[in-house]
Amino acid sequence: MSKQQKELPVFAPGPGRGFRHGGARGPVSKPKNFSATVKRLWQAFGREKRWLPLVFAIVCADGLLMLSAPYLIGKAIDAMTGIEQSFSFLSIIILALLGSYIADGALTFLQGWLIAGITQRIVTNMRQALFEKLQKLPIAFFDSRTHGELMSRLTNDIDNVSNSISQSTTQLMSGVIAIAGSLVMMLVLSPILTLACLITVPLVFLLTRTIAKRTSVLFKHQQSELGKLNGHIEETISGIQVVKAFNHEEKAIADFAAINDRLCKVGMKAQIWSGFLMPIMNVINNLGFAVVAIVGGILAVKGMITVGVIASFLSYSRQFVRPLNDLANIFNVLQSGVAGAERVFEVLDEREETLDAPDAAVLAQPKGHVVFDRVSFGYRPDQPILQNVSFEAQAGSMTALVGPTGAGKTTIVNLLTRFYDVTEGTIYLDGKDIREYTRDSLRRSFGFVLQDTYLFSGTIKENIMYGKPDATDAEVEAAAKMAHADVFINRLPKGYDTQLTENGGNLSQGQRQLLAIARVILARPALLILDEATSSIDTRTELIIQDALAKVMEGRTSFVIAHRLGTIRDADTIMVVDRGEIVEKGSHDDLLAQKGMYYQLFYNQFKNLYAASS
Ligand SMILES: Nc1ncnc2c1ncn2[C@@H]1O[C@H](COP(=O)(O)OP(=O)(O)OP(=O)(O)O)[C@@H](O)[C@H]1O
Repeated sequence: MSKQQKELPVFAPGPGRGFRHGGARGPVSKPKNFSATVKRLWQAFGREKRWLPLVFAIVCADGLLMLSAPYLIGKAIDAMTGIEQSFSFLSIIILALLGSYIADGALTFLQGWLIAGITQRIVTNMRQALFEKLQKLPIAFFDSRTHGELMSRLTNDIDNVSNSISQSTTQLMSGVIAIAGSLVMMLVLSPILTLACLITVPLVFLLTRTIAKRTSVLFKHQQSELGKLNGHIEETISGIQVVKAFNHEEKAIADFAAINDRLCKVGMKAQIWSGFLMPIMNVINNLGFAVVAIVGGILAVKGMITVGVIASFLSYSRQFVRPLNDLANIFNVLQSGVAGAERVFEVLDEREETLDAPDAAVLAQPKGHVVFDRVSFGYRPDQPILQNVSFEAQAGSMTALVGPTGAGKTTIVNLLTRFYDVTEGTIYLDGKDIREYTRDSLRRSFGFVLQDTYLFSGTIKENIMYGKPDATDAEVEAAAKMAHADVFINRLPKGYDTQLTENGGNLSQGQRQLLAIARVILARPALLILDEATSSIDTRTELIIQDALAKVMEGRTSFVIAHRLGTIRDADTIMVVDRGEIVEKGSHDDLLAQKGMYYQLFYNQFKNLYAASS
């Protein structure tokens, strides 16, 4: 195990923390619980905390150096303009000044180097913990969230945390040191000038607060419009075929233009308001500067202070005001970082798939005898989907699930593989409750060919090997041959080494299904789940596939969800599912003889096919 992985428990969920669905969508705004999240973020610093005293020491040393510079400049001016001009003293001061600027450069670099390392290590661990967590969450978690939202937690939110740690920590430290240090130095140099300098401070505060409030509302609005724009782009691009098929291009463009226009207006307002701050602040600062210079001049004429002191003081007043201006900005960065961390922690606190029982058995060589015993289930507690479903599938048998759309066929197989757990009743596999097996070994016993085949970016070979990573080339080719995928693979210029784009975008849907079948053949699972496996393959290929599947299914318990009833005539048992219940069960001939729902479905399809072909 790597060092990083060992450090992951830092992010382990705390007791009693929960996440309400849909609670934290949209642009990052204010954190819901600032102090609790900061505390947790502090824990997430883990072993990196040991570097913080060093960073603090460097920031302090740098701050002191910067405080010494104006003092030295003042002394240098006095050395030049004083009654007793001392060139040797001047050269010592100039050398000291030079040394302090070089040391400042070195310390700033060191500080940046340390903080970059600390930040990157923290967010790398966080990202890793978040990704690992996503792998452990139940499917139900993903049902209620968009991909975009989860992606945003792994990217934007983590970025915000990273910016916040790297920018605000050192800026806050150095800002506080600069403000406190220059105030002390100003008081030491001249309390009267200090008073003159402080006149502008309330004005600066008031202005920063007012403008920051206004811009924060506008920026939030801008973020939300940007989110809508991104959503519209994502939807239009992924659904481009539907957009074109329904001639909705004009509408898509008009909708885009409307959002784009709103974004432009709010963006302009936000920029203008935030642009106000700097010039106004400069005016106020320069006014303050002028007040200090005038009062300083009067004091100098009266012989109460030297010109050097005025020069030092003016530099300190700049050092005092600058971080004051920055504080509002730092606070915003900090707030969005904490809000980002909060959203990351929310996912980390999500309830994982229930752990395997301590005495859970490993399903080593399953025979494939399946029993559903009075199983009920609902995706949501208030919406029961399956009610009292009972059936038995003998080892090695083929069970077909048919019925109208939304009847609950997929739900039945989802329960069998424990993508969801039953609400009531029990599912047995080889005589044992499936919850008594380790989840890993249970899922390894199943092979899937689903309606929507998912292929990962990688080569064709890697995709076929997904279920058996140690397969040899010969095994991969044999599986592809059995699935009749070898014909099209061999026609590709790079054959098995052809690189697939995201989700096999460069293959036809039929070809993608052939690869999925090859994948299952290679993995040789004891049980098979085929969901409309042959729906997008032409009639000729379908016959070939039927043949291949028949071979794969031989000796394996298989569950086939099919809408085209012609493909499941040979099933040992056909179950008709309607509104979450099994309403008919038997062989094809039995069910036809019953003249019930299956009979209706079968003859309706037959009639439609006949009508379509004549
Ligand atoms: N993840 C989910 N969250 C909430 N409800 C769901 C979820 N998946 C399915 N449902 C609901 O459960 C019911 C059964 O769906 P299921 O997918 O099992 O039907 P099906 O018979 O396989 O349909 P089809 O033939 O169209 O694939 C439907 O009413 C559906 O809306």
